Amino acid sequence: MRIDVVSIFPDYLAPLELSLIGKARQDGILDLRVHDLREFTTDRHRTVDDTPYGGGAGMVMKAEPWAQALTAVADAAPGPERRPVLIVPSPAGERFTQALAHELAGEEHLAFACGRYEGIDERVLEWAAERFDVRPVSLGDYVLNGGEVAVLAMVEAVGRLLPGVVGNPESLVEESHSDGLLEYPVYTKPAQWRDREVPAVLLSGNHGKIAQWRRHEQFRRTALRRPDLLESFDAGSLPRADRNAL
Ligand SMILES: Nc1cc(-c2ccc3ccn(Cc4ccc(CN5CCCCC5)cc4)c3c2)n[nH]1
Repeated sequence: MRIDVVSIFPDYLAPLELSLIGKARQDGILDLRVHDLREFTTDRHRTVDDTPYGGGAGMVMKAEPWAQALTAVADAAPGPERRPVLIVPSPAGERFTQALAHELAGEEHLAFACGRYEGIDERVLEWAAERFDVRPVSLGDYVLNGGEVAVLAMVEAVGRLLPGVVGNPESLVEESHSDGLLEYPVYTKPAQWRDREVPAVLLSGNHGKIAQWRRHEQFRRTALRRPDLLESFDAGSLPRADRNAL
């Protein structure tokens, strides 16, 4: 997979050189390139922003540097690929979910446009639709100062789904939100820690009971912390035993 990120703070993306994503880049699984938007300006001051039409606080990112940068990204595409997906982090975007992470993990080429200030001139997103599948995406219902933190999260969530990135693909199967429920609690040695025990069933070696206990814990936690997920949960997809646990 090829990933291009455009930002006025390219160093903000440095953490993507570390750990599993960094190793995936070294292994050639992920071809990730970060571009400084200011490299695509033409004036002496390398201007990327200006005052908003219609008034209002703050500044807006100018269209032309973005058009130059995104043209370079589209032209650098490795081959006659499908249109790249251009993810534009925004508080006004579709929610980023595990399902969207899986969808994006199936793409050949992702591009991320990190806005700052009050956002990017809207005409950029309209213009970019000629060469990209443009997707405004929100990390959550809170306001960050720019798109970089959202891109770090999304690249990690997508990158870890790529074959060969996570050591044990098994650990990708039973994870939060993969089956519509929150994950069960986990424990490790010692069995007794500061007068607190590990649930006895986990020491029983009875794998059927353990699976049942874990499933029940998923429901209990989801009902407690994220009842909204239970509204959209398809109980019909459950084996009868689990349905009875509801
Ligand atoms: N999930 C999530 C993603 C982001 C995100 C992503 C990208 C950018 C680029 C800039 N910001 C900061 C920002 C955004 C919106 C406002 C409100 N303002 C009201 C008047 C009309 C213009 C907009 C203020 C500052 C960003 C924030 N935050 N949260």
